Amino acid sequence: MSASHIKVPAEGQKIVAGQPIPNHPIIPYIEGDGIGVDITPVMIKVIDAAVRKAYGGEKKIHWMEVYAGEKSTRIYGPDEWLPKETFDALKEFAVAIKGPMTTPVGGGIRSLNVALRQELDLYQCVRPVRYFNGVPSPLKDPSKVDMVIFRENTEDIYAGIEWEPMSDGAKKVIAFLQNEMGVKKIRFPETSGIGIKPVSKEGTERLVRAAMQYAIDNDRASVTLVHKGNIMKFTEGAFRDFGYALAKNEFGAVELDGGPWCKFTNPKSGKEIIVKDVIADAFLQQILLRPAEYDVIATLNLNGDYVSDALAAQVGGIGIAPGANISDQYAVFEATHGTAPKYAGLDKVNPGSLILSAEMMLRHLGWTEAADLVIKGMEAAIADKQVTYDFARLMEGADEVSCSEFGDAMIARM
Ligand SMILES: NC(=O)C1=CN([C@@H]2O[C@H](COP(=O)(O)OP(=O)(O)OC[C@H]3O[C@@H](n4cnc5c(N)ncnc54)[C@H](OP(=O)(O)O)[C@@H]3O)[C@@H](O)[C@H]2O)C=CC1
Ligand SMILES: O=C(O)CCC(=O)C(=O)O
Ligand SMILES: [Mg+2]
Repeated sequence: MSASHIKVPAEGQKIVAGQPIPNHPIIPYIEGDGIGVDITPVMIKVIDAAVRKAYGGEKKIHWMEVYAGEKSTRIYGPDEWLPKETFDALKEFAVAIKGPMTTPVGGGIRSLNVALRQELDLYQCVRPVRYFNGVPSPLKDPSKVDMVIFRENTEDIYAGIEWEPMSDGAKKVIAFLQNEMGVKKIRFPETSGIGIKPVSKEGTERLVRAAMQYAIDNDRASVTLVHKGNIMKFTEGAFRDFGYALAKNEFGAVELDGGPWCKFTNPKSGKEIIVKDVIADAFLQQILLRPAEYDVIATLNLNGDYVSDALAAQVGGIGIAPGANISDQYAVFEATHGTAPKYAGLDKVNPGSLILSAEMMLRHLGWTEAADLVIKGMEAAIADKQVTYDFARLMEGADEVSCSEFGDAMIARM
């Protein structure tokens, strides 16, 4: 067993699910690979400043570094990508934040991000997409984009159940499909890789339930189920059908004009919430042409991955796209983007995604005053055109600042 490398802060308390949030919580963080080394310290500095400004010394986060990814292999040993003590800490301390982690294409290790989501059963990937005034955008009116993506985070083809082309495993699965299931549609069986796409009733229901509850709590106008159910009938189509059934059975939705769209009354605001669905390819063009028609989005894992980056691009790119991975017990906040390796260590990229992910974390803790200060700092820095390269290259008259200078610009404007 490897030695322990996590240093628990001497001060601060654990967050325990179901109990009030302590004023001095210990929050584990994973620095992340690639640009993690740039954005994570800036995020910590900005969040500490917001918390200090909002609460004086009354509340304070005690950060605790835990290790995963490339840094972990340097500290624990060459094959230790996700040490057990990291998992244990994420469970024990309940709320955490992470930088991005590299996943090689083709061979090599499977995604550590996906492994974390599956191991901790972080079944909701929540990615809000909103416009900040002044951010460069390819849309005529980006202020119409205001959506919150609920991406199923544990199932689908994304779970990584697959066999390499021509491997014994692929041959065995293909033989089973052909001989025992009567499958004749595998065009080149000798050389095919094979992947499995599990989509369950429980998995769909808990995700759609969370999206509907979010719509109720935040007075949103609609929940859209995004799927490719015309083609993948029993996985993506089942997602749609389970979703509509849940809306009717648990939220009392009734069909509109013979269905399948339906509506129910928000028990908190008394307003109507429409539950609708759209096929994924059509959705990708409609979010460009008629973004105002979409609000809360519930979708499967792979669709959610694509939709997250596409929607982020409409409001300035993945440099300011935040996210959270949430289960009924744990939460791990993380940016939508990856490790952007060519920028690693250059103090260049936009730390906005990770900072806004931390802002979501502050709201999750109920620290809304500090969260509001983070938004204030970001809005003001962008309004003053103090922006990183990604915005500066598209904005007239911008002052290009570094990653760390952007953090300082935010702090100065809180
Ligand atoms: N949750 C996670 O940990 C995730 C991990 N990954 C992993 O990251 C690695 C790299 O993936 P890749 O597909 O290149 O995607 P990335 O998101 O890492 O980068 C793609 C491009 O997005 C832009 N970008 C990303 N982050 C920022 C930022 N903070 N500020 C400004 N611009 C940014 C850059 O654009 P430009 O070149 O135009 O400047 C960059 O080249 C892969 O191994 C992948 O698996 C990917 C997504 C999520
Ligand atoms: O795990 C990875 O490497 C990529 C994950 C990803 O793109 C995402 O979750 O948006
Ligand atoms: Mg992605």
